[in-house]
Amino acid sequence: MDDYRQVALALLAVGIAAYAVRWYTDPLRAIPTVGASSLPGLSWLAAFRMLGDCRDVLEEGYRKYPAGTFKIPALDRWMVVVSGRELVEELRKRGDEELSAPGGSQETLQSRYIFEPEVLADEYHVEVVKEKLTRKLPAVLPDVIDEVTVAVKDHIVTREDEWTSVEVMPVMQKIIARVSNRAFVGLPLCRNEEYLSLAVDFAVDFMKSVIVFRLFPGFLKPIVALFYNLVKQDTARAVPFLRPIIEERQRAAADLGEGWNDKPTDLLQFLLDKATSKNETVFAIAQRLLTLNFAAIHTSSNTITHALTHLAEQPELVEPLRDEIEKRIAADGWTGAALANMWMLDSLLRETLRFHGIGLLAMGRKAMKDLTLRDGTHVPRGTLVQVAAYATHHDSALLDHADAFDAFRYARLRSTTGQGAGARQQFTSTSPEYVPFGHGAHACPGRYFAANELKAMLAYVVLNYDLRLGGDGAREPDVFVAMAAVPAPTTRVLFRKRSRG
Ligand code: HEM
Repeated sequence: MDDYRQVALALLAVGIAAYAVRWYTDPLRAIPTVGASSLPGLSWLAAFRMLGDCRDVLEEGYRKYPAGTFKIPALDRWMVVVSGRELVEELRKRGDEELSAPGGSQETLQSRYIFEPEVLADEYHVEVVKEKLTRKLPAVLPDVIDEVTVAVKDHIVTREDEWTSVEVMPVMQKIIARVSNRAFVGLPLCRNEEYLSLAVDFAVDFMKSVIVFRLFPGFLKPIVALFYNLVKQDTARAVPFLRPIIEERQRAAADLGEGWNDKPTDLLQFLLDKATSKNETVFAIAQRLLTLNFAAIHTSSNTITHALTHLAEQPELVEPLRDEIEKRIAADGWTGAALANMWMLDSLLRETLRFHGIGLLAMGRKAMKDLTLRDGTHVPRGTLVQVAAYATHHDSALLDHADAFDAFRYARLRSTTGQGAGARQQFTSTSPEYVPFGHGAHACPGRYFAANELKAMLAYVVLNYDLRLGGDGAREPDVFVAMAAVPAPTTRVLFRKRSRG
């Protein structure tokens, strides 16, 4: 019996020693911890708390370590968080060989276990958005505007003088999915309900997969991937919709070459122009397209849901907006130039993303080698570093009354500053203090498309509908889940055909 006791005590001692060594040698030990104990095991328990609303933890870190670095627990790692202009600029300036953006998104999104190897190896779809979709916006915009007018009427059905209650988030997802897909795949597929719900649900399935993979330790993830991959299943479901279109376009390209006069101007075609020379499968092309749908739909639909809810809550914002929109359209028609000159609308969108955002953190970067940040923090290879976006956006030392929603603050700033400084207040301009789209070379390449699409939709709605807040008339609080920020999913807005009297 004594022997057993001695063996048990020896094992316990070894366990405690191993635990202490692991804690002591943790390469991130020197970085202060917020929201948890830095002891192994206890931090894992705290990581569960971080799956809920953890704004207070990030706020505490931001307050304690302004212009500095701290770490917070996640289920599968520590996440290092930086704040302050200098450190955000450092994240921007250090290239992908030191602090990698693709590496960061592969870590946060667990892409290695989810996507096809050929899609991961060459993420040319990102370049296609940056180089082609953005440059071709003037050609794409008329279709987007056309789709806005039809899609809004289809989804927001009003009768003369009557208020219609709309659950705004799911309806905005449908409209945004349809309008975006007019630019992504064109007619008639952009109106196919089944394809569109697949595009919307893909994001949910993708995020479910991310959460599942992050629950497992690294060595188990490849095994889990053998049995569980919703992204693969969704891609397989998208293939029958896309194959006939892709094959027909490939035939046209082969037959007509340079003489293909009515070549489509949409995202799918921009992708095909790259994919065909690489002999890529329809499956891989479909996965790239779904990934771009993921990047576009929920980000944009959440943004417009927040913006519409503010307009419904503060009807006094609507008249000045109508005035601006009518003047710009009278001058330039429904064009990119008119949308670009709608400063108040632009300001509403910029303020919406500042105030609500799409997440608490931004600019995820993976350290590709050991490095020391300018505040002296040692960051070992493999560490995930992010920016405290939400806390930065709500810091009244950086922006007056940062805790208040002030729809037209950026329009005012633009008109009181010179031309160059004014441009920095635009919806699409990023800075170390404004990171909802990230900042630097990897800042969202789809933001120019998103800005035009969102402005066209808001302008159309503001000109054609009166708005009021539904439910009990009070704005429901946003929902925060595992670093994501979303509007309350049951928010209702009342729409009525605009009374022009
Ligand atoms: C309001 C709408 C949107 C918001 C708030 C948003 C936000 C973001 C953010 C925060 C990033 C990460 C940037 C970084 O790591 O530094 C990103 C990346 C990206 N976004 Fe957007 N996005 C929006 C709309 C779109 C749209 C409409 C598209 C496509 C048409 C798109 C395509 C992409 C792509 C391809 C990337 C990856 C960039 C890279 O890896 O270099 N986004 N977006």
